[in-house]
Amino acid sequence: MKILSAAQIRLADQYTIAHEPISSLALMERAATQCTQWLTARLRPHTPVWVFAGTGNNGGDGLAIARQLHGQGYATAVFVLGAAKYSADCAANLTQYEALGLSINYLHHISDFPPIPPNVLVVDALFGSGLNRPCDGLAAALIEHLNASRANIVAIDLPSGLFCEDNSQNIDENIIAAGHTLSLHLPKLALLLPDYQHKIGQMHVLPIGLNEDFIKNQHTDYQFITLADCAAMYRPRQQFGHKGTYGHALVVAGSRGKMGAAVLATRASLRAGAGLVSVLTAECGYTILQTTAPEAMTLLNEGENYLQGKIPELTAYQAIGVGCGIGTETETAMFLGEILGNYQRPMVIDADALNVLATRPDWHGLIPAQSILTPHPKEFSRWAGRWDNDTHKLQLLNDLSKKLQCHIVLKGAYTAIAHPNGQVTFNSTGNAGMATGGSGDTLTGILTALLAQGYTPETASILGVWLHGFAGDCAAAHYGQEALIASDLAEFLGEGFKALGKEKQQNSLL
Ligand SMILES: NC(=O)C1=CN([C@@H]2O[C@H](COP(=O)(O)OP(=O)(O)OC[C@H]3O[C@@H](n4cnc5c(N)ncnc54)[C@H](O)[C@@H]3O)[C@@H](O)[C@H]2O)[C@@H](O)CC1
Ligand SMILES: [K+]
Repeated sequence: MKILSAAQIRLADQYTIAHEPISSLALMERAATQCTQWLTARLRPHTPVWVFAGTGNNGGDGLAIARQLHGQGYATAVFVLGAAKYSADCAANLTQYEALGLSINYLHHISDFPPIPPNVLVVDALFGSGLNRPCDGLAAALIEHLNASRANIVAIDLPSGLFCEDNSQNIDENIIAAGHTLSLHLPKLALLLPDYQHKIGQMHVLPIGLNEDFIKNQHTDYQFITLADCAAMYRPRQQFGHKGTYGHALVVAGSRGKMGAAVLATRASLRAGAGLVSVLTAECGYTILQTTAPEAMTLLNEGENYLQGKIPELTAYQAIGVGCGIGTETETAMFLGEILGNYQRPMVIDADALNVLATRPDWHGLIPAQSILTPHPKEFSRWAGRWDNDTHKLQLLNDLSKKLQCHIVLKGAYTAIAHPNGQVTFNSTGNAGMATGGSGDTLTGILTALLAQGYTPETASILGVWLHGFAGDCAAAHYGQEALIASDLAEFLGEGFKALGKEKQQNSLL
């Protein structure tokens, strides 16, 4: 799914109106209907709904929602920013609301603001994608007033005051703090970045029937990855496939006290479909790996507690995943350097391997092009330095990806994957239960297995991140987010593959 800019969304809106064809007012009604349905599926019958509307089409959406909710028996009240001029569709909706004999409260001054009882649901329809400067004056005061209340707030399209893309110059207090944001048709870039998550709450994308052909032809550097996107990339097992067909993955992981990282990565590689999995670990991990992952082959290393010394022959492996729990001892760093110097295929680089490499810029040239690096934000900052805001961070992410010609997976909510061609993919799966030790080791195992199976590094990075999050969602549904532990993720990977297979089959029915 594409992530378009505010300007492109406006064009998609205009194109849909001209080519469906549909009047702009009917399109607004369609958007409002989606929002109303989302609300009525969750609203208690007696919850009063107070809609705060601005002067543009976001306000028009809010007014249409209020009218529709009123029609379904909800107690609605409408408050509109007083202005000399309203957009045509906003004005039409003001008229329609009043035609029902309902009154509209115009807000001209702070003294017009109503006290907000905690039991009302506030619908924030002050500003959407048409915001053209940070909020100030009466609008900013109203936003502060609403934020100070204890009422639940649902934002239409965007929390009012938030720009679709760059919020580096925005003013935190002048942005609505919503519990839920109903993004119309497509997600917006700002809704996927961490800086303003406290303003966005949970994001929901509601389809409003914008023209898909038009959207398909729009260029964007940002994608939001969905089940349908992943199903198109997924290659089901072949009937005559054998273990050689699905590649041999090598997991280089573990040290004394961190052998669990090697186990998690290895088990994830096995569950993610590699034909063969070998694990190279320190001597002290031999029995542990043979016991906990009997399907994998364990290679011996001369290091008792951590990897060191001579590296094995690497040509047999279609992919290597290196770094989970290996530590940063000097000998291990040299061992890593040897692996990098003797392997030319794209590999997966994680955790301690990233930490070692962050201190060895002179080795960056050894990283095979198209490799997948999987830092969490702290590891990324060791490479890229500090960032001032999300816009800056995205720039640093793109710069590093281009410089190394690698795919950089920046882990977190809506994990962002920067590709060397300048594209950034945001993940749609996963949950906060996955913020637990060992989750990243599992991802490394999955990515290594996908590379071993012959997926291109770009596809492997996207599919692997999506599968990891999907498994996490299944595990959270089963155990609850708090009780989720990293080893659950590999156990639920099969659900992800099954979902991909089902989606693919549905799309290819004769
Ligand atoms: N594009 C689409 O696909 C659709 C958009 N719709 C709605 O239309 C919205 C966009 O509508 P508009 O383009 O009319 O813009 P908005 O309603 O987001 O707000 C812009 C209005 O506020 C004024 N304004 C902008 N920044 C301001 C500020 N800081 N302080 C005070 N006033 C400010 C503008 O001059 C304009 O009048 C979307 O967010 C969505 O809610 C829907 O009606 C249906 C379809
Ligand atoms: K809004």
